[in-house]
Amino acid sequence: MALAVGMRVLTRALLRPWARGLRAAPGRTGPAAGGGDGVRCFRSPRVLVEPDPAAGVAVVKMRNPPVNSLSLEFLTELLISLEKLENDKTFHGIIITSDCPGIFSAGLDLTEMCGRDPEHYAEYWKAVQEMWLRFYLSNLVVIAAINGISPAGGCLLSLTCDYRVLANNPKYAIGLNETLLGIVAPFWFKDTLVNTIGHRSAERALQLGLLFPPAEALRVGVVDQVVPEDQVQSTARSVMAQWLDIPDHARQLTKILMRKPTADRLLTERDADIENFVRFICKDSIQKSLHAYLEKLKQKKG
Ligand SMILES: CC/C=C\C/C=C\CCC/C=C/CC(=O)SCCNC(=O)CCNC(=O)[C@H](O)C(C)(C)COP(=O)(O)OP(=O)(O)OC[C@H]1O[C@@H](n2cnc3c(N)ncnc32)[C@H](O)[C@@H]1OP(=O)(O)O
Repeated sequence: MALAVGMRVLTRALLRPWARGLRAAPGRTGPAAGGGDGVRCFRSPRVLVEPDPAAGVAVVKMRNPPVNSLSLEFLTELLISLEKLENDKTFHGIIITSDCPGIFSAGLDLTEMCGRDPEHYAEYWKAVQEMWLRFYLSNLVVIAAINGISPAGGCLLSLTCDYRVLANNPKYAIGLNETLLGIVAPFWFKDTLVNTIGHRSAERALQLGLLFPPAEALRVGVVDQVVPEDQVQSTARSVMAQWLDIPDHARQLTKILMRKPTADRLLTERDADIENFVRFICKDSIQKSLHAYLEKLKQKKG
């Protein structure tokens, strides 16, 4: 228990000033109707939290259209929602899913990594680290109901969860495809994938930038279950019930036991990781290929 409390104190201490500022800002987030049972539902512009107090579960819906790209503001809102749910003893589990049809998350927001200054890159990267740390180490059961395509940072967010349910739609794919963009998945992205699918499969997937369609994602283990699209949410709910049957303290401590060594690696190298990112992303060659990639995305429309 002391370990679990220690981890919570540690991760809380890591909450960034940008998050504190936003938390204090009136009107950005706030209590909304949660029923007459005293449970509060928190909304923010890009995150919709639907609480089910009787089940001890909240559904967190990402709604940052068009593609749920993980911008600085969106990451901040996600983290604040997570913290609020963790601090509310009513909740033991969350299901993270998308409110954008066909897209779980397009990953990190490319516009946060293009044409900005080094200070911005550092701030953004710290927020990405924070998202990974907080979700990866959350004391809640976290289940991803993946109802759309989920490349790169979208896949990373799913990999922080305890269980992944993917909709069986041939248009959907999931994976860390960074090499296809000419960028390198950082060591903690890599570690998370290795912890999920093993070294050999991760090495192949990372070098080739593989985006796995549902059947392959299940075979390799990037996801735990593939179900018809209309059963993603209900499956996530029944899996959640099974996880919540386990005594919470034993499950939480086991989660920390499994994940702490991986998280510690980033925690001890956090500043160096930010410096590496800023150095890397500021390179002319990287900026050029990110710009070209964004242009290609825009031109795709015609
Ligand atoms: C030694 C090394 C040391 C350190 C290295 C450090 C760091 C490097 C690692 C950085 C890690 C990055 C991980 C990432 O997550 S990068 C992002 C990867 N994401 C993608 O490749 C997905 C790109 N998007 C798509 O493929 C499609 O958009 C998608 C299939 C998701 C949806 O297709 P759809 O046809 O429905 O929509 P689009 O018309 O393509 O897009 C709509 C608008 O959204 C914009 N868009 C899309 N994706 C992003 C994004 N990730 N960020 C920002 N904006 C995005 C797209 O441009 C369209 O914009 P408009 O034209 O409407 O303006």
